Amino acid sequence: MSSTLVTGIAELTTNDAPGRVVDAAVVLDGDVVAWVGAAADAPAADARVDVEGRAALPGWVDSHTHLVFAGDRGAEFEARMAGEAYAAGGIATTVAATRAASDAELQGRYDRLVGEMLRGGTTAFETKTGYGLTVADEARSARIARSRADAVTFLGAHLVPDGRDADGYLDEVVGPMLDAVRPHVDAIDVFCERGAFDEVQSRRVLLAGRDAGLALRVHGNQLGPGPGVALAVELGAASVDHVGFVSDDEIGMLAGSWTGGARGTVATLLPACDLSTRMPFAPARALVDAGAVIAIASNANPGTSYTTSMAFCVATAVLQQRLTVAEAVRAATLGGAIALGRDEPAPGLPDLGRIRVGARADLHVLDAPSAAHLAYRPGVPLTHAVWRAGERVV
Ligand SMILES: N=CN[C@@H](CCC(=O)O)C(=O)O
Ligand SMILES: [Zn+2]
Repeated sequence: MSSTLVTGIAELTTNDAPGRVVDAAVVLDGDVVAWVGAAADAPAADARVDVEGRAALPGWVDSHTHLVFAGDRGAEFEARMAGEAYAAGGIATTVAATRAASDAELQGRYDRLVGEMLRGGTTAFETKTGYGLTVADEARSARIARSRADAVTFLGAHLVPDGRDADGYLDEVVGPMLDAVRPHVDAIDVFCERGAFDEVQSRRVLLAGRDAGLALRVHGNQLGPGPGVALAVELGAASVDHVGFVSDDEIGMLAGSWTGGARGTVATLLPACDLSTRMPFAPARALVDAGAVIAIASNANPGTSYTTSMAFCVATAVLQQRLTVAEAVRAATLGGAIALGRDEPAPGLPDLGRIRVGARADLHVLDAPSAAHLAYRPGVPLTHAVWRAGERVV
């Protein structure tokens, strides 16, 4: 295993103490970080890369995406921008295209999106099934998802497929479908929303996942107020995502889930989705001020958020949702790692989301002197160099 000294870092965001180091250097050794500190104190390494006064931060950890799909919904998007409301039913369009696609087409499209993410500094990501909705199609999506993702989530409960009744379909989701995807997935998710699954149905899905040893996630409170947040907190879900329509009580529940040293429920903000569906932004400032743990993710999918750009999500969270740059960057890196349960090392798995000794060597260098440029120069591609697990990929 060879080591690389990355030096000339004007500003390093570590998400560890100290949070920000100026004139910094990092040593990457094999797939982990071996040293972090002031450039003047840096040890020797096999190779040296001088980034000449640029800022560096952990690679983005995108904890919510839907990347295994075929088809295009540009026409639906255009109609929405002309005044149509977003409805969960649009998912069926992607389900039909996904079922009709060959394995090679699905894998190829997925690989292209993963390449796009890497080029934008995303070094770790979760992705979900949910565009297959038969036993065979969900198992295929889960298998393809596993080929690239750090975490895979089973979302058989995305929508009741055309021609099925909800409870009969859920019998399949919590039975043979769950059995078929189980070797490939880490978590289970449910779209708990009017037009998708109600509280009773969502609870059934989540309890079945818990019995199968999976982490729990919920798509909740996206299109209106609903039971998603309360259910996620009650069942100890790792995250509840969207959280656009939440009351002060629900914000309190999310914050309270972390008290007393408990591992609570991350509130995942999806700013690009809020924009693309013309929904109100999730109350990021109120969540942070209340003490909730937040993540920022892309929700990359063909219906509500067809972007893989975490930089765009961070800029939006700062400019529109009133997070500070430091809060938004932390939420898009360490926040995502917490949502995925990867913020601490596990046997054979280095932690993600921090630049600290032992963490996975995922480093994102910006073509800018500080991370503030992510919001100060919105829309400008600022990724200069990326290492993922110690390998330079950009
Ligand atoms: N809300 C549910 N699922 C996706 C949208 C899927 C789609 O419209 O294709 C989301 O997170 O926004
Ligand atoms: Zn989603």
